[in-house]
Amino acid sequence: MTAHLRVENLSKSFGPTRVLDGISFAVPPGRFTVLLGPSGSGKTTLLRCLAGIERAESGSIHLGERALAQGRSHLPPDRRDLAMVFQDYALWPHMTAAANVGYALRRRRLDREPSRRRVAEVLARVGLSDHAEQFPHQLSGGQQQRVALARALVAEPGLLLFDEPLSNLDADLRERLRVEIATLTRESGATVVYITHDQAEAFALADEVGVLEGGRLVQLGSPEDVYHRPASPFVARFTGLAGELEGTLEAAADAAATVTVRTAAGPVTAVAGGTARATGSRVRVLVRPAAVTIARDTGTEPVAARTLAGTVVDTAYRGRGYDHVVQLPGGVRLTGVFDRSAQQRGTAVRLLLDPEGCFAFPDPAAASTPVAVAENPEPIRTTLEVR
Ligand SMILES: Nc1ncnc2c1ncn2[C@@H]1O[C@H](COP(=O)(O)OP(=O)(O)OP(=O)(O)O)[C@@H](O)[C@H]1O
Repeated sequence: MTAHLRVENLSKSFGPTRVLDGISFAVPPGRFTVLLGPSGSGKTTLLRCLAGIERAESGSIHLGERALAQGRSHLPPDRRDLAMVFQDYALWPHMTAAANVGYALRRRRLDREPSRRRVAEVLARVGLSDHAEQFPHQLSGGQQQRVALARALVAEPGLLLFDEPLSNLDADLRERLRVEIATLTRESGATVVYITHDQAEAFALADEVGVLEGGRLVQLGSPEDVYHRPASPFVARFTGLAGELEGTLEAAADAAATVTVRTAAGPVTAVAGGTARATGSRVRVLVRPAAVTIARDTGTEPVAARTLAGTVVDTAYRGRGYDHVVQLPGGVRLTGVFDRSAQQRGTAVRLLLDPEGCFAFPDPAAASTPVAVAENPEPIRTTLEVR
């Protein structure tokens, strides 16, 4: 049964440390929410509260019409209509793969034959039909996690919880299992909460991403929202930056809420984040890697004023092309600057910054002394085209 998950004002402390601080969010039936946050932000504690392994001090958790936790009432894990997949698989070592999966059906009180058929069907769905009679120690990490996934899916719970299930797997396997989790959970119709500290994994899986910072849910939105409209520098940093430029706001926000910032590397147009709107104020421009392109001299188009000069300091082959590290005047380095062809170390390049991926936030940490800003950028005589 698909069910709506509602979490309201959930708080929890361990001794003097407040680990969850007024967390509220909802996951519509059958939707997949990923909670993303650094180590210690409270992800595991939140998931354990949803599972009923941990008790919150205040707040409530509802799944459909049922209160899983509210006030003093607290349903035990096995009465919550949920299943959980753990980072370390948590299989019974003395049971075969089939028995591990079948164990989750015991509450269904199915007859032997329907139960056996259901286990075989789910093991087939995770690609383990040939391994049903093997024990966990006879299976690879990826296979063990598939057994755990099958065990979670077999009883068709209303809520599926995932605690960093891909962390112990190598890169290739992570990607394959990620796709399987995405497809199998959606086929099952369960409502899903998945926690991770890996932003790429979060964006790839989620219908909605929530970002946790110090026990608070600081942003909740679609992956596109979080990527294009980070609510704070913390969210922007945690979800991937090429680099940060300090500067002074030169022109206030226009109708499109973009601002121009003078930085040591030259003028940069950015989306105004937070209250970074007053001319002359100190800001920090946070730049997404996808916003940076190496501009090329093709002799066909006039130079865009927003290109910045830089020097390639590193080049890394990435299969589809190359990631570059580019040093800008003023010392800032932008990393993850992608181009299909390799730019050799030491090459002078011009970078085009897409304002949609540049966010200007107030810079409370900036010194009160003015930053050295570039004089008017040198006149550029070439013409450029961006590939
Ligand atoms: N049982 C406990 N007793 C005391 N402190 C705890 C307990 N469990 C967690 N904490 C503390 O609560 C905070 C949040 O921990 P939690 O494991 O929820 O974070 P997390 O975001 O999942 O981190 P990680 O990714 O490292 O697991 C941490 O400071 C942790 O030390």
